Amino acid sequence: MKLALIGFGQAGGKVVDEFLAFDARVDGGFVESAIAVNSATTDLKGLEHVPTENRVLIGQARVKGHGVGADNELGAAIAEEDSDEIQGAIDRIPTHEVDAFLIVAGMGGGTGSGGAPVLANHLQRIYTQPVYGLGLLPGTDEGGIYTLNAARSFRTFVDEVDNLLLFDNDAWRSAGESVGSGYDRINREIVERFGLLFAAGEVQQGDHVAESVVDSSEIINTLSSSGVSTIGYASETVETNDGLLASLTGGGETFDEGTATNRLTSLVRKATLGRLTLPCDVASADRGLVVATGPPSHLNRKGVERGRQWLEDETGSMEIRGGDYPLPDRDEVGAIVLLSGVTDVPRIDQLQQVAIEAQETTADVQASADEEFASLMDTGGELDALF
Ligand SMILES: Nc1nc2c(ncn2[C@@H]2O[C@H](COP(=O)(O)OP(=O)(O)OP(=O)(O)O)[C@@H](O)[C@H]2O)c(=O)[nH]1
Repeated sequence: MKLALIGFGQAGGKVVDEFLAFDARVDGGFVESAIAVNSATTDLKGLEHVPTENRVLIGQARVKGHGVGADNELGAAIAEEDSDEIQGAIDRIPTHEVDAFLIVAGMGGGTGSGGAPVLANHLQRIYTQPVYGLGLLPGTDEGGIYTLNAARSFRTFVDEVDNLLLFDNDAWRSAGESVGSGYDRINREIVERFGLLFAAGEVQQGDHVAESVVDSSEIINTLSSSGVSTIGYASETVETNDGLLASLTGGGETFDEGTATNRLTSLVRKATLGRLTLPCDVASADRGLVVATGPPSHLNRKGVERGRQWLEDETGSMEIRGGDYPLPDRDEVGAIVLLSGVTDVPRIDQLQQVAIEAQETTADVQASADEEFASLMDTGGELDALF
């Protein structure tokens, strides 16, 4: 499906940059346009793939290109004030060719956390296409302010978008990794999952022979349950008849319908029961979509159908869709599982709980700081100020 991508804030911009690289790599054609919005000049300069004319600096009058320092109320305010600047960039997009908008933002910071919901509200008022969010939840070790920002942004963002796709940084970090290289790896994981899903809806008729390719309307219908969504992905390397391996071994794997069916069914299970972008109880999903990816000869209707049925049983939902995304040049068969409208999400409960505690502690600290300052300045009325 054709997307207008808008990266808000540093993390949002970096992920959109990575989406562009991925789209070019798989020849996906799902990115119609990409825009990056930020209040920090250096973050915009650091992007590699977003065209320079699509990089929008907001809040210059207030923060002079230095970012909002994790103040998401300020992030929301400058997004509102400078919405014309953002709209100017969106006006250059051929929006009639776009199936949906996708706003990407780190929810723990200031610019993206505050600005993304404001932009979603703005787009909903102007355009008829769905507006989706891709929110990145902070790690639990990032501290109270990031958690509080994320919880407040989540509460706002989820109401402003047609569906909020979530990625939990906390569930995906690895021990011993530096923050920089950690994010680079995590961003590739994000883009591989969401990119494959959106590229799947962009297969043109006649591109490849496929049993039942996924259509953008199937993605839109799956996401139309609103609320929160998560994605699972699993893949397995296969030998393809036209691959290098085949030429070395003199033949490659002979096509076996039964093997292909079993492989796809077990990949759907692995994708669902393995690490989701947002870990949750799968049974709480409202709708689902199963997409089989890989060389066309390894994709078969029966495998997708069995995986789809299994997911119906797991979720108890009658709205599980399924289809293929043929990728002839890959030597991997994969399954993407999109679970929409999930409601049993321990990480969100925990985030909200910690945020409430952080909010209370901040209020207590502020109250006692005010009191202590008043007592510091108290001279019993013996001393007059200058003016
Ligand atoms: N997945 C991912 N998360 C990131 C990345 N960089 C930062 N984050 C997350 O995003 C949050 C910070 O958001 P940023 O995007 O850096 O902040 P911002 O929106 O630019 O806002 P300010 O810097 O406060 O002006 C942190 O809580 C991190 O969890 C990244 O490259 N990838």
